[in-house]
Amino acid sequence: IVGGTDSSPGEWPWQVSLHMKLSRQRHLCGGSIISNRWILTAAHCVMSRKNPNIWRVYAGILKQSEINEDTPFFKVEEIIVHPQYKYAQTGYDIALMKLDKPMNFTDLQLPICLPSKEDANILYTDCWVVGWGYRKEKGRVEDILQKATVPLMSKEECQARYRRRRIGDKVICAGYDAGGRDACKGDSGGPLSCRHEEVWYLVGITSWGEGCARPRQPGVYTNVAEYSDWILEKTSELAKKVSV
Ligand SMILES: COC(=O)Nc1ccc2c(c1)CCCCCCC[C@H](NC(=O)/C=C/c1cc(Cl)ccc1-n1cnnn1)c1nc-2c(Cl)[nH]1
Repeated sequence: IVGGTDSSPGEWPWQVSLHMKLSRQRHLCGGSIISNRWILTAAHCVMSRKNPNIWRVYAGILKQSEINEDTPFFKVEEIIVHPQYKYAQTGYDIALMKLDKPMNFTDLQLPICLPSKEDANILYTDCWVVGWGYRKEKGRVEDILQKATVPLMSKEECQARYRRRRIGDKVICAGYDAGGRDACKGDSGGPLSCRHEEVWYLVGITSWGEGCARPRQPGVYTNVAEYSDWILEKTSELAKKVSV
């Protein structure tokens, strides 16, 4: 996160750190708790890494330094990537991770609400991008979870900033024309959380941008409200049992 500040314990209880363990282990992406068994993240985080056994999900942590060989983590039982995903810049940058066992909710690990399709046109005015990513384009993973408030931007304005791309309804842009506050490397997959009438909603999934916090180059987020049917279909046990 560029231009952010330290988060406090329990401020973003739905934020998780997704680690990959091969010979050694490291933070790869952010993710969000949406139920006691499911994490929502970006498809680009898991593409070419779809073997569930290499992933470790750390919930309820504020600092990366809290993570060591004794720190508890969730194993991943299943990874579901959106079937139309190709690259972050062409959209459908959304994926689900099913935990191997249900998570017990505590003050430090809780789910965030999903916006419904009807919520797609709510004007959110209190939105935050959060993560352990770089503070500048040439940086490193931060220890303390960073937070930065970013204003949502209209599709038209965002399309004008990214002429060579197709900015459609399935993404949401956020950032300042002057730049200065944005997500950056290591934040992707994490939440763009917006507070509306005292309730927090997972409005976006951190996806891509041209550089970090550059003027007139806003962050581009997967528009979660546009995928609520897909999420419900993939995560509901009922649908699986009755489908032929
Ligand atoms: C010690 O551990 C580490 O250093 N870990 C570790 C540390 C960092 C990384 C990895 C591991 C690789 C993850 C591979 C999959 C993910 C690959 C893409 C991913 N992108 C982002 O996180 C954000 C993008 C982004 C999003 C918005 Cl909304 C706006 C501007 C953005 N940026 C534009 N330019 N930079 N950011 C990324 N993540 C990293 C890089 Cl390097 N790039």
